Amino acid sequence: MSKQNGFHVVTPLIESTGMSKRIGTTVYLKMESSQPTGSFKIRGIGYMCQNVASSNKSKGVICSSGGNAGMATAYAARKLKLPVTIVLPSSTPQLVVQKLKDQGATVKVKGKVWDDANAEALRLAQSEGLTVIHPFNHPLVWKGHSSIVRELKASLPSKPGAIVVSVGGGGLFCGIMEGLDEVGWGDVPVLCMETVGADCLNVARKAGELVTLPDITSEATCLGAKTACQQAFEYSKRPSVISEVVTDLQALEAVELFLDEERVLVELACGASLAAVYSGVIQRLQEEGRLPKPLDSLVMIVCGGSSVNLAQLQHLQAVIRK
Ligand SMILES: COC[C@H](NCc1c(COP(=O)(O)O)cnc(C)c1O)C(=O)O
Repeated sequence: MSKQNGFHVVTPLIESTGMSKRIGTTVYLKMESSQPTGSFKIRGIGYMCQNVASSNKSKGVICSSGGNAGMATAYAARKLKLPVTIVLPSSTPQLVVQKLKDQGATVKVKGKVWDDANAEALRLAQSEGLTVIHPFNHPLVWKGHSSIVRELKASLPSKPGAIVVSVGGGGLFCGIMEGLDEVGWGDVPVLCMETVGADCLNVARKAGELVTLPDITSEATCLGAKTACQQAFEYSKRPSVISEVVTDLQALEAVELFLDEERVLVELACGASLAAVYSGVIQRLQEEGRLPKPLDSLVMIVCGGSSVNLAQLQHLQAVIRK
């Protein structure tokens, strides 16, 4: 995808010695934490903002976000010289508010969880004539995210044995599935990782229909959509898709191990994916015969996240380990 179609960069694909040793095959880290706004979001959100800016004289864009989609929208809007409003739930760390303001965004806080912020964003879009940039539920967002797979196809020596992604509302997952179909890797197993209390896709898979969670009780608030998007639910029905859930403590331990071994600090939302290796989910799935043993290779989408710094990590360590 060329520059005019978005504002992301081609990210590093690096081998993780520590993770490879743990599961006995090469683990490749797709470092979306290296994106300009700290997460993969800029791929799909940037692509959608670019299309909105080129298709009509928008009076501005508005995005409801747990933080990272908001960061991507604010960054793209600044580049496109579009007014931008971001609506956050009160669960979003304060450090994000300042980062958004530094990008020139108008920031509003509404409600406890992302769903509350989204309702407010839709109301404001209506009343102020703003264009809604959805954080995960739009074909342009999925199309932008699918660029990850084209980069994997260009970089990997062969088709991966499996890919691991974190799921909030399911936008990243949809982008990965679209990209896999596009490059002819539709049979590659995809492991969808969520945290307990932000597991809308896993609950939907078990129920056989979309389910709205009663609340978001995970500290991984960037996975905090109460309902997965319909497209993610449809993709999740494929036999190549596996859905697993880890605890906040497992996600935290994964963040800490990743910081120690790979020297990169990521959000709990990303820790949910990293825990697939660090907490033995991959190994269990292999013992259950749900993943091949050995795997040809494993690609970990390091989704990143900019709602974390040392102080926020210490806060999470205190809250999750209390
Ligand atoms: C409530 O929040 C939804 C969205 N975060 C989503 C997100 C995900 C999951 O992506 P999704 O499945 O929502 O496309 C993974 N990893 C990170 C670091 C994320 O920030 C947001 O920022 O508005």
